[in-house]
Formats: sequence, C-alpha cells, structure tokens
Amino acid sequence: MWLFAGSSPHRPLLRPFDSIFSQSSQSIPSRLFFRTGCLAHWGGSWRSSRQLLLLLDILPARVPSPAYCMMAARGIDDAWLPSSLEAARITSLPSTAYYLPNFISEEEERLILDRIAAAPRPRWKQLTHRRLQTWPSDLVQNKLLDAPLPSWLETPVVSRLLSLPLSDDGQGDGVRHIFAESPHQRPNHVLINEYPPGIGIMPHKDGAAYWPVVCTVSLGASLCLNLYRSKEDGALDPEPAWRIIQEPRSLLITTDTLYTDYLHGISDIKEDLDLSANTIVNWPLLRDAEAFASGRNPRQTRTSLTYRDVLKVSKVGAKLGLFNKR
Ligand SMILES: O=C(O)CCC(=O)C(=O)O
Ligand SMILES: [Fe+2]
Repeated sequence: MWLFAGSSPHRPLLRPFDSIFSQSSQSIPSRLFFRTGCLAHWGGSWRSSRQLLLLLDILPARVPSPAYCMMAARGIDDAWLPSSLEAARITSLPSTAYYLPNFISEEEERLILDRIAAAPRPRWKQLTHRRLQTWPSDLVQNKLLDAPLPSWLETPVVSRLLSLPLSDDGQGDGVRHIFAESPHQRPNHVLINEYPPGIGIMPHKDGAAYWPVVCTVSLGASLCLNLYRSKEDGALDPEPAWRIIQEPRSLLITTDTLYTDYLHGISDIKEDLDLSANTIVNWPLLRDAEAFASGRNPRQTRTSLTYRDVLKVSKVGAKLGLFNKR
C-alpha cells in the first residue's frame, strides 16, 4: 500500500504505507490493519484515492501527517503511479506487460481529448468505421520524418513514462525506464484511434517499424483488448488467449513476445461480456473492478493514444522545418 508523500510535475513521490506509520508517534488502529490487508489483497500495490479517503476517515488526526495525505486530499481524479513498473506487472501473462490504472488525471484526460477534438479535419484519417490521427506524421516506408511530438502529447505522458523506473532496486544514476534500450530512448510517434461503440480493430501484429514496446493510454471509456495466439499452421486461433480491460486514464504497456509472437485486437461489439477475475488478466490491478461486477461493459466512445519508438527516422523533415509547429 502506497501513499503520496509529495508531488512533482512528472512523478509524484510515493512512500510505502508502513514507513509512514513507522515515522508517526501514533500506533495504528487495528481497524486499519484490516483495511490495509484488504487493500493489499485486492490490488497489488495501490488503490484509488477514493478508497484512500475511506481509509483516512478512520485515522486519528495525527496519523499520517497531512503531507502524506496530499494526494487523497486533492480528490479522486489525480494521477497515481507506483514506485516502479514492477508493482504494475500483469503477472498472469507469458511475457512482460504492465497496467497502471491512474496514469493520468481526469483533468489531463479532458485536456488531451480537447486537443484531439481541436485538430484540423485533415488530421483525421477516416477508415471504414474508425478514424485516426498520427503524430507527428504518417510513416513512409516504415520511416518517420524527424519532428517533435506536439507538447500536449509529450507532457504529461512521455515525461511521466520516462520517469517511471522498471524496478525499485535501481541505484543512483538516472532512471532505467521502459524505453532505456530503444533506439531513441523515448517514444517518437503517437497513433490516436477513436472507437465508437460496436467498433474495434482486427487482430494484428504491429510489425517491424517499431521497437517492441507499446504504451497505450486510454481515454473516455473502458473496453477489452484481446490477445490471440497463432495456431501451429500460422492461422489465427479465434478465441482470445487473454483479455485485458483498459479503463479510461490507464496506461497499458506490452513488450517482448506479446509484440513479436501474439496478435492483439478489439472486438466489434457494443458490450464486453463475461468480465470477471477469471477471464480478465489485469483484474487485480483495475481502478474500479466493481464497475464490472455484472460481468458487462457497455461500450462508449473510447480513444487511445499508442506511443511507440519508430526505429528509422529520416532527418529530411527536420531540415525542411516542416513539422516544427506544435
Ligand atoms: O487502440 C488500441 O488499444 C490498439 C491500437 C492498435 O493496436 C494499433 O493501432 O496498432
Ligand atoms: Fe496494434
């Protein structure tokens, strides 16, 4: 169980709950042991601030100190990060994936959705049922014309991503983050996909253009991402091998064989069904699993930001100064 102990624009500093109490002069009420036990059992290492507020209600006034409660006091819509990605690992998947339910705040979500909506019409590429934007531009023969991402796609998402260590045991010199080994040590491309209810994306692999780390921020609504195996003959096994719920404001990171060996897709349905701890691999990490207690998720429009590092970058764009407007 973690509480915020302070805040920076990039990464709020987190403290283990235990250490907060070891610094306090007050003993912990036994009710709290029960609460913290429940919290740990439910969700790995962190819970929503709404739950935290409940918890703080039962604390004596001097425990914990107000500084540690800043996050809770600021309301339920703040971003909330673990101290490292390890705490967010989806442990029942065959290779590395992470799910962070509160990666951005409600206000940040609203600002990004506003910027997407304000983009000039030609920015949208209309597919048969879905529309998308690419930033800073489309790839040409798997190559990106060198140009910066606009500031509203850079901050807070990229800065926050790069501030998140892979594990807690890194010492001193800089954070070893999820893009530490990629060619540009950061994502340089964002695909924005908009999915109205009933619309998904066919099972596919993302291909050779990108470093095999995919960071997806979800906005607006929840839906299920399906992961598929190929059969031995190369054909797609139509039954998803695993399903991941992506809640609004969450970050999902997939890597390794999930990139190279498995396919991913979103069903063309108006409602996700059969949702439970047995069928959804990130159930213990969800912000609000209770919202899916009926086993159903009626779809609303969900927008995703897919951040990746394009391997090949052509300097021509930068030289012409074509894409430097933010
Ligand atoms: O929207 C998503 O979560 C998936 C998007 C995707 O797979 C893609 O654009 O390649
Ligand atoms: Fe994809």
